[in-house]
Amino acid sequence: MADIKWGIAPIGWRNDDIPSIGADNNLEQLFSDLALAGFDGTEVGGFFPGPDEINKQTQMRQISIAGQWFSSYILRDGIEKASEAFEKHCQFLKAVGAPVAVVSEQTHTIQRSDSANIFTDKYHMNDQEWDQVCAGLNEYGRIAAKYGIKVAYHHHMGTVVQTKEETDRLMANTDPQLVGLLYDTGHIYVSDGDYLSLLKDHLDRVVHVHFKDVRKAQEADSKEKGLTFQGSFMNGMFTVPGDGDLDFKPVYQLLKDNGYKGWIVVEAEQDPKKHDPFEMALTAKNYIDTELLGQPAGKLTHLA
Ligand SMILES: O=C1C[C@@H](O)[C@H](O)[C@@H](O)C1=O
Ligand SMILES: [Co+2]
Repeated sequence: MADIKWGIAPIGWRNDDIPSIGADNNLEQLFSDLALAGFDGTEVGGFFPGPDEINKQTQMRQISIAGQWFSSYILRDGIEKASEAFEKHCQFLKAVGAPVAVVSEQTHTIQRSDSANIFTDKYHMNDQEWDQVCAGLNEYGRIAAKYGIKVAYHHHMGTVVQTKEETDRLMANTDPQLVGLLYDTGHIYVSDGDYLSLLKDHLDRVVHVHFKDVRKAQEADSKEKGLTFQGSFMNGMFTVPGDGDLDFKPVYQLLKDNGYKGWIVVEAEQDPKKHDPFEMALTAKNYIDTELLGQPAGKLTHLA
C-alpha cells in the first residue's frame, strides 16, 4: 500500500459553510468525479448520508474516506460535554473506516460570520482558555485512540488557533502521542504569509494534510475590502494546487523526506458555478502527477 493517499474534499462540489452552494451536486456525482479523476478518496461532507450508504457508494468505486471535520466546543461546553460529542464523532469515523478526526475549536470562531473581517477580527484566548483547550484535546486523543483514530488539529483562519505562533503553543502544550497536526497550506499562508515554517517546525506531528492553493491577487483584494471568510472564498481567494500561486513542491518534498504516511487532501472552497469541480479535480490531479510525482498527466482511472 502506498505511504501517501491522495484525496479531494467535497468542498469544491458543495460547501458546508454555505449549504446553498452546489446544492445540485449529490454524493454519487462527487464520488464518481473524484474516482474518475484518479483520487483515492475524500473527507465526509455535511450532506453525506449514514455510514451504510457511504460505505456502499465508496466500495463500488474503490475509494475510501480519509476523515471528517469536527466542530469542537471545549470552551463553550466544557471538556466533559465536548468529549461526549467527540466520542460519537469517532464512532461514525470508525464505521466509515476513516483514520483521522479533523478537529477545530469553534468557540469564538468568526469563520461563518457575515460581518467580521477575517483578516483582522479573530478572537485571542487567555491563559486559562488555552489550558482548557489543550487539556480537552488531550482527552479527545485518548478517546480517539480507543477507536484506532488520530486527532488531527486544524489551524484555521478566524478561529482561536490560526497563526503559527498559536499553533506552536498548541503543539507545545498537548501530548504528541494524543494530538497530531493537520497542516493546511492555504490557511497558514493567508494567516502568516509563510507556509513552510509551520511544516518544518512540526513535521513529526503532522498526521493529515490539506493542499489548499491561494490566488494572491484575490487574497490581496479580499484583504483590502476587509471581507469575511465566506466573502473571501467567494471572491476566489482559494483554489486547487496548479491553479494558484503556492508552490507545493517543497511541501511534498519535506513530507516525503520525513517519511510521511497518510492522506494529502486537495481542498479548495470555490463556487462550483464559477469553477467546475470536475475540471478543478483534473487540474489538481494533473499538477500532482506531473509536478510532484513526475509521472504522465491526466490519466483518468478508467483508462489506466
Ligand atoms: O478543512 C477545512 C474544512 C472547512 O469546513 C473549512 O471551512 C475550510 O476552510 C477548511 O480548511
Ligand atoms: Co482545511
